[in-house]
Amino acid sequence: MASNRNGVQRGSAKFDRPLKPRPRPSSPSPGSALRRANPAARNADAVPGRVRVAVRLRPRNAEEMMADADFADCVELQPELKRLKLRRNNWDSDTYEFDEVLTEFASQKRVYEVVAKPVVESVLDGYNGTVMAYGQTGTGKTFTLGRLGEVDASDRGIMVRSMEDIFADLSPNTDSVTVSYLQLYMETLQDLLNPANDNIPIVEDPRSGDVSMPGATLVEITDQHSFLELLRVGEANRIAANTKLNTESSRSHAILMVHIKRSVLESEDIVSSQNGDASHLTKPSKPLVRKSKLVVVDLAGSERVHKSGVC
Ligand SMILES: Nc1ncnc2c1ncn2[C@@H]1O[C@H](COP(=O)(O)OP(=O)(O)OP(=O)(O)O)[C@@H](O)[C@H]1O
Repeated sequence: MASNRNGVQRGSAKFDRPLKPRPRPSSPSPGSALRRANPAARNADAVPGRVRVAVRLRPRNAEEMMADADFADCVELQPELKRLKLRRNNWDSDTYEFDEVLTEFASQKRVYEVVAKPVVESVLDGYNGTVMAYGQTGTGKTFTLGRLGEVDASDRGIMVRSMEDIFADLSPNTDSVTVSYLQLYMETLQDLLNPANDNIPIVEDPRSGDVSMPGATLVEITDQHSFLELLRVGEANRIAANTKLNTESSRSHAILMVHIKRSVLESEDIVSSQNGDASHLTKPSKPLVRKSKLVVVDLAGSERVHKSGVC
């Protein structure tokens, strides 16, 4: 799972707000290799913390319990060291370092708080941010991101919790939230809110670098109830579209885009000059609209990427 606080506004220095650099890793133990799971952080001195990578191990499912499968045979989590060890055999292993290591006991709330909440807070401050889930089919990407928590509220995933925090922070009278929900399959972008719209172009503004998808449905959302309804519609359309195409959801990327417009007041210092004497006048506030975007991506099952042509 990776999160990025400023990935969308490429080339825009004003959106660069690095997180605090983390201490450098200690030396790996003899006989093991220590690898960073976050290649962007290798050059940590240049852009510390722009991309953070967390790993989450899901609990064993019923089938794995029946088979008495033991994850510990191949994977060992060291959350306090933020490391994951993959065993090749009894005497050889590879160690990977992450920004966060979440065990099978980590709740949805904890995962949201360490992975996505900092990104959502940045988005509310006017930055663009992305949260992506990557992993093989059945590893828990959709569970982590897309769970609605209708039966058990503690199951709510990152999408639902993010929107709760967004609504809690926005002012309904002056701010607005619009949402689009798309699916990328075989380089074709489909609108999950209007399935007939199944060949949406991706356009990049050559000057600003802004990427837009003209024609994608944008729904203004005013409360959590309508957001949940939108997710339900999107998920139903995703299943229907994949049934029609004879594919599985794990072969496509699902992309939720939340556009936020906030009204902010910017105060100004005005210096006036009368009879040659400069004087400061009162600071009137002028209203500005600040736009930012949260993108949540449920990536295709990583083992399908090459087979399905989704990249
Ligand atoms: N942390 C978890 N706790 C309990 N159950 C989980 C957890 N993570 C995943 N599961 C369960 O594991 C199964 C597979 O999860 P999920 O569908 O989220 O995987 P996925 O990675 O999105 O797969 P795909 O790529 O095929 O869409 C589901 O039944 C889900 O409820």
